[in-house]
Amino acid sequence: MAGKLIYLMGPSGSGKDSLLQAAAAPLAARGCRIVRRVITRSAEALGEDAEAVSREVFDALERSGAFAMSWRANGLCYGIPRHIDDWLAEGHAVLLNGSRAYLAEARRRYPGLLAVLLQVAPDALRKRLTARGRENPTEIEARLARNATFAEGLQGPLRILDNSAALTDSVQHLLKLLDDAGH
Ligand SMILES: Nc1ncnc2c1ncn2[C@@H]1O[C@H](COP(=O)(O)OP(=O)(O)OP(=O)(O)O)[C@@H](O)[C@H]1O
Ligand SMILES: O=P(O)(O)OC[C@H]1O[C@H](OP(=O)(O)O)[C@H](O)[C@@H]1O
Repeated sequence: MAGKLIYLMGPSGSGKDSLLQAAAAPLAARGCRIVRRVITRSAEALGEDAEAVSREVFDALERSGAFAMSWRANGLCYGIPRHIDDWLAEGHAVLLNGSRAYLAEARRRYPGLLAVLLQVAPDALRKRLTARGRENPTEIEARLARNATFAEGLQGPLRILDNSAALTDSVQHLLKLLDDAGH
């Protein structure tokens, strides 16, 4: 039976990568695969377990059909390797860090996907982005401005996960959410 695609989204700084890292062991224990993205960000600045590539390499990979999904945002290119389709065919749940702007296209390609929106209190976002220090102040303001453009809401069914409190709480909530959805 085909596995479920779980599409985790949320504002930059809401804690998507932190949650995926913190939940890695319990997710692996239940056979859920976490996607390692391909990103045109320098290896030093990745901040997540991803493959850093140049723009030229990304474009070549995309042209050759290496990605199941790909998008551009924040001045970067993001690719989801094609092998997620093998994992899904094998029956694994597959969890990825997705883009809100790409959600409609992701749903078109994977109609049964489970969309999960990570949220935090608005004033926490700026604090978290600043404390993380991966982007400079101008880039942080651009990310906060981008977040504001999604205030109108996203289309289609969505599960909300709050990450305003401790990360360990969010891990438990994520596992419960997957249990409830049958994964
Ligand atoms: N529950 C939490 N409590 C306190 N700090 C947190 C929590 N979750 C994440 N953080 C911190 O917030 C910052 C942003 O988290 P993270 O990089 O995981 O966000 P993200 O959603 O993946 O952002 P981006 O989309 O920009 O990559 C990090 O410095 C992280 O340590
Ligand atoms: O703003 P939206 O469209 O939700 O997301 C755009 C992109 O930004 C984030 O990546 P990162 O912050 O560069 O790691 C998301 O993971 C996504 O890939």
